[in-house]
Amino acid sequence: MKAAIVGGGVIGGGWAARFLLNGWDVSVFDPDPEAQRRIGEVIANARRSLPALYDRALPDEGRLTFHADLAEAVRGAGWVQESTPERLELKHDVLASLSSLAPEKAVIGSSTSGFKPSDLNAGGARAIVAHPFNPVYLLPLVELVGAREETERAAGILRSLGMFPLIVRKEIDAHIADRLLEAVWRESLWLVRDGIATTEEIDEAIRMGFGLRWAQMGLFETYRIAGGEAGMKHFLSQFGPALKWPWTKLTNVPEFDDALVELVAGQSDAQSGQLSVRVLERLRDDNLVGMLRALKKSGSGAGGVLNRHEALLRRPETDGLPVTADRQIPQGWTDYNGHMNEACYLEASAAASDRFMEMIGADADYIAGGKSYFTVENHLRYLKELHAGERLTITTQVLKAEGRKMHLFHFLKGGDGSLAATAETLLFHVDLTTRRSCPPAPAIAARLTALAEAHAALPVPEGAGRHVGQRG
Ligand SMILES: NC(=O)C1=CN([C@@H]2O[C@H](COP(=O)(O)OP(=O)(O)OC[C@H]3O[C@@H](n4cnc5c(N)ncnc54)[C@H](O)[C@@H]3O)[C@@H](O)[C@H]2O)C=CC1
Ligand SMILES: C[N+](C)(C)CC(=O)CC(=O)[O-]
Repeated sequence: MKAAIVGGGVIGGGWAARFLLNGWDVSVFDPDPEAQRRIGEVIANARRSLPALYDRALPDEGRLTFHADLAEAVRGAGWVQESTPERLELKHDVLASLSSLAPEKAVIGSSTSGFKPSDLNAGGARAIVAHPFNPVYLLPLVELVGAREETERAAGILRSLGMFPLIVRKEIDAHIADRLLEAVWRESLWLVRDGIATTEEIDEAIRMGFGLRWAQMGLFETYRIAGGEAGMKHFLSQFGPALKWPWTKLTNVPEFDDALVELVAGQSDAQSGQLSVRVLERLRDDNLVGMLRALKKSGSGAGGVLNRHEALLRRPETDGLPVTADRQIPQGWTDYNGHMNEACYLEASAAASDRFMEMIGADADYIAGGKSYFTVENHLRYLKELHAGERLTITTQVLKAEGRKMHLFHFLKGGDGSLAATAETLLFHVDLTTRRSCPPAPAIAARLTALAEAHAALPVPEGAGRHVGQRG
C-alpha cells in the first residue's frame, strides 16, 4: 500500500507519519527544499508518541521517499493526500494535476480546512475533502465530504489507520469542527483586543475547565449532565435565553489590523516563546498520549477508536513459547533515570498474565461468569535497561499447573531480542462470589495442563525459584 503526500508542511508531515507508522509506503512531493528535514522531525515525534497508544505493536514501518516529479510521486498510490496552502487557485491546479496523474482507483483527499468539494472540483478534479486535525498522527478525526460512495470507501481505509472518519452529510464552508473552532477563536480575539484577557488567561480558561470535559463527552452530552436530573430540557430552558443576551459578540469579526496581530503575537511570545515548536509539539504529544490512554480504559470518545484499531493489530501467538506481549514501550513508562520504570516491568508482566489467561480460555466471558485467577506472588529480576520506543516481547512458560495453582515464568525481551527481565508469578484460581480459591472449569484445566506438559520438556528457566538477593 502506498500513499502520496502532496504538500509536506505541518499537515502533510502529520499525514506522512500516520500512513508510514501504519505500514504504508509514503512518497512525498513538495517543492520546498526544507520539506524533507521538517517531515523527518515530525516523523521522529510521531515515532515516540503513536506506538505508545497501543498495547500491541504497530505494523513494520513503510518506506519513505521524496520526489521532485509529481507523476512519479503518485505512481501506484492507493491514497493521494493534498495538503498545500489554503489558496483556492493553487488547490485547483494541484488537484486537477492529481486527478489526471493518480491511479484511477486512488482516493484523492484534500486537507482543506474550509473549501467545499464543489469549490475544489470546479476545475474538473475528482477530490473529496479529508480534513484532519493537528497532530494528524495522534488525533483520530478526519472530516470527509464528497460523493457518498467515495467517502465511504475512504472511511474504510482511514479506520484501518486508526482514524475516525466523520462523513459530513451536506457540504458547507469549514465543515463541522472548524466552524466550532472559529467561533471560539473569534470570541477569544475579541477578548484579547478589548483588553479583557491575555492569550494566556484565555488558554487557562479552556484547559482548566471545559477543555478537559470536551475530550470525553463533547458539548451536548456534557450539557445533558449540566441539566441535572431534569436533563436536557431543563438545561435548554435555563440557558437557552442567554443566547440572546449579550454574552458573546457572536458573528462580528474583529478588525485584523497590525495592532491586533502585534498584541496577540506579543502575548503569545510572552506565554510560550521560550520553547521551540518541536519542544511544544513533544509536550502536546506526551499529554495527548496520557489522555488518550485514559480514554482507552473507559472506551470513551477517541479511546473507543483506539480499542477498535488495536483489536485489528496483529498478535503473534507463539515463538516456541506463547507470546503474551508484543508492543512498543511508551514514553510514559520511562522515569527520571531515562529508562523503563521498575513498576512498568510489573505492569507489562501482569498484562502478559492476563493474555495467558485469555489463551487458556479464562477470558472476559469466563470472568463475567464468576471465576478468575488472582496473583498471590511475584518475583521480578531486572537484567537490562529498556527504553521508550523499544519493542518489548514477552513469552511465557508454565512451570506448574496443579489444581487451583498456576505458576508462570515470563521472559521479557527488548528490541535486540536479549533478555531484559524475568517475572515469576504464582496465581490461584478463585470463585469471585466467595473470593476463595476453587478448581478451574474442566476446559480451562485441560488447556493449562496441555501447555504445562509441553513446557515440562523445556529446561527450568535460569533464575526460577530465586529469592531476593540470592547469589549465583
Ligand atoms: N495547520 C493546521 O492546523 C491545519 C491545516 N489544514 C489544512 O492543510 C493544508 C496545509 O496546511 P499546512 O500544512 O498548515 O500548511 P503549511 O504551510 O505548513 O504547508 C504547506 C506545504 O505545501 C507546500 N506546497 C506549496 N505549494 C505546493 C505545490 N504546488 N505542490 C506541493 N506542495 C506545495 C509548501 O512548500 C509547504 O510545505 C491547508 O489546506 C490547511 O487548511 C488542515 C487541518 C489543520
Ligand atoms: C486553524 N485551522 C483552521 C487550520 C485548524 C484546522 O483546520 C483543524 C485543527 O487541527 O485545528
